Amino acid sequence: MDRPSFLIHAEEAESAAKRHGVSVVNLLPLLVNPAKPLARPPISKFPVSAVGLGSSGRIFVGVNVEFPGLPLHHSIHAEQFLVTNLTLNSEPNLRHFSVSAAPCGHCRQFLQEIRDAPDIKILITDPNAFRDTVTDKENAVKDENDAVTEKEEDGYVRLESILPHRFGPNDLLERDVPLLLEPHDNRLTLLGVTNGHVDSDLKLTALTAANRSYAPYSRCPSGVALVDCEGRVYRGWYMESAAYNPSLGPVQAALVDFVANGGGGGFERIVGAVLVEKRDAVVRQEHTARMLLQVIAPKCDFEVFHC
Ligand SMILES: O=c1ccn([C@H]2C[C@H](O)[C@@H](CO)O2)c(=O)[nH]1
Ligand SMILES: [Zn+2]
Repeated sequence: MDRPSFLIHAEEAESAAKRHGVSVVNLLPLLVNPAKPLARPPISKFPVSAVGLGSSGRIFVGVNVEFPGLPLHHSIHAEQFLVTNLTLNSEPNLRHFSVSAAPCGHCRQFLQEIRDAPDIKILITDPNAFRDTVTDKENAVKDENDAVTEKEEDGYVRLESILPHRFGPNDLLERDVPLLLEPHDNRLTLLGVTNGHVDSDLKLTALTAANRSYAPYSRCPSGVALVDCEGRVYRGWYMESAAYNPSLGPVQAALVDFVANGGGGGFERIVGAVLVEKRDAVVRQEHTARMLLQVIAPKCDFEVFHC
């Protein structure tokens, strides 16, 4: 199978599935290995790819991205990339995805922000993911767990079976709050802009991104717009997790757009960045964003505007 792109349209997905004599759901694991070369893991040399099916019938790819020079916690996991790719493309839901390695605890937690998360079906292609490595005594326990993680439909397991007793949005939010993949309009306007006219495209892109930010826990939405040396613009917005730490910052989200749509170049091609966030917000991105960009794109001109 050819290396997939980061987004496969529904008709294309249907015809690829037909060509392989499988359903679109069963096509996902076939795309996992071919997608691995899209990953950027210069530190671990451990590429991870995740391939998900949106409710529109489009297929989305996520890969891990690591940043030499920065602490490891700034890395983007393949599953987070996948979810970001869905939000950037306004995909309303994710029901199935396949991934090359067992999703880590942070990713299992991050996925809780999606409506009906416990029912998301996951197929881990690594044959060792469920391998028996325990002693006989522990096996008794393992057998019990196996009953829980019993594979359904063609090797898929429910997210709930690999993250039981979840802590999630329901613990902190009212039930009617729109969740991560659902539409958001934060109704932010830039301070100092009186006639509604924003004087730069990059600023307007960052503001529009901030308006789509998912920040129900801190109520501090933010958005980032990036421009590369060819003038191509990328954007992303802050996405929070009920457990706080698995949240994904707006620079990382915009870097997902850059990796997915930037033609494969390095981050040093980014020459300009705008962050829009609330003034005096309790959660602020400015310092982290500046530091991140300074390390990965030293030529990048960085500006902050408040709303
Ligand atoms: O759930 C996971 C676990 C790890 N990784 C990535 C992060 C890092 O780049 C590399 C090694 O941990 O694998 C993922 O993408 N998803
Ligand atoms: Zn992870």
